[in-house]
Amino acid sequence: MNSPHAPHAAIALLAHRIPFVSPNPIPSPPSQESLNPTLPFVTVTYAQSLDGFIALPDRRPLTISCSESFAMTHVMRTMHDAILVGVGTVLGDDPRLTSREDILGVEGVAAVKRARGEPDGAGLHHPRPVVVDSTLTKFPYQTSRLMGHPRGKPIVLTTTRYSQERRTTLESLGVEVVVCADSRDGADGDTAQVDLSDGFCKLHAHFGIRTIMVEGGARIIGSLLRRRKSSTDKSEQLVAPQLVVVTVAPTFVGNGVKVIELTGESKVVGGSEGLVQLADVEYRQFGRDMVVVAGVKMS
Ligand SMILES: NC(=O)C1=CN([C@@H]2O[C@H](COP(=O)(O)OP(=O)(O)OC[C@H]3O[C@@H](n4cnc5c(N)ncnc54)[C@H](OP(=O)(O)O)[C@@H]3O)[C@@H](O)[C@H]2O)C=CC1
Ligand SMILES: Nc1nc(O)c(N)c(N[C@@H]2O[C@H](COP(=O)(O)O)[C@@H](O)[C@H]2O)n1
Repeated sequence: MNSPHAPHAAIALLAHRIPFVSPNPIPSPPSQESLNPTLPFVTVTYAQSLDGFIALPDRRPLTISCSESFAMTHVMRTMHDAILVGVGTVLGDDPRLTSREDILGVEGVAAVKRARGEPDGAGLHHPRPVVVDSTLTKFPYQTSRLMGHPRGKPIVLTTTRYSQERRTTLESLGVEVVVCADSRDGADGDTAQVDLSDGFCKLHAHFGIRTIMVEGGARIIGSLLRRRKSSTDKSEQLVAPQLVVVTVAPTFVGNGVKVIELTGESKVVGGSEGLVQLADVEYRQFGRDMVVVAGVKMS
């Protein structure tokens, strides 16, 4: 598959699996009266080597995707209202989290705008950046490229453990701070971390965000691929992403960071118990990479 065709192939693969791609009204926050805990549509995505690594040892970033699968990732960015990463990824990668015309190419940009029902002259859609930081003390606001994001300053999801001093600083710079419920389900065991399902509900309720692309890193993705019950929804429904998109590159890395690193008893038991199960799986080749697209069984 040639690079100029990759955006078209990605649109064909993904547009029918992600809601609200077309038509695309500017989302407005729901009214205060309807602040029920509505979960947005959540896509989890990452790229891994054939032996399952997403980064190098010491969490150093690694380029895994080829140009065609990178184009697929950037098409996905244009199809979501928000893009979310953990603070570990911000510290390690200093990502931009924009949709890039140089990666999509002229034809790809035009195809994306058509898929979104936008006129040719419209600017390319960028998802709003969202960072997860339990205390607000790690987000490197003085250096992060996210502070210059074209969709505006990032939203930071935090817990009740947040630093008030840092909140004041961040808000004075235009960063939106959202205090979420505390969770002890995360990878870090006993320390309270952000209850991601509560965070997703609040992104919907306060900012009208209907679709979220979770791009990393390892701990955030690991938290989302574990089976959890909602703390905000009395129905005890399973909280899971609705779509999982994984790029698998034909390379071996040998050592580094994996998305799911079981600890404690789970490590001994192993197997897929306790992790989400996939459904409606599709496979496509993008350049030299294979892309797996799957829904999640909700029972
Ligand atoms: N190949 C790929 O596709 C990608 C690779 N990466 C790689 O992943 C690595 C970064 O991953 P990682 O270090 O795990 O960092 P993450 O980006 O996953 O951020 C993890 C941090 O987020 C905070 N956090 C708050 N609430 C939660 C929660 N509920 N669950 C999990 N974390 C939570 C925690 O810090 P605190 O409690 O202090 O707030 C935690 O340490 C980098 O090496 C990067 O290159 C990243 C993205 C994509
Ligand atoms: N799809 C994909 N393939 C890779 O090989 C990667 N290393 C990543 N990394 C993710 O992309 C972020 C960087 O984004 P910008 O180019 O700066 O916008 C990085 O932080 C990871 O989330 N993704």
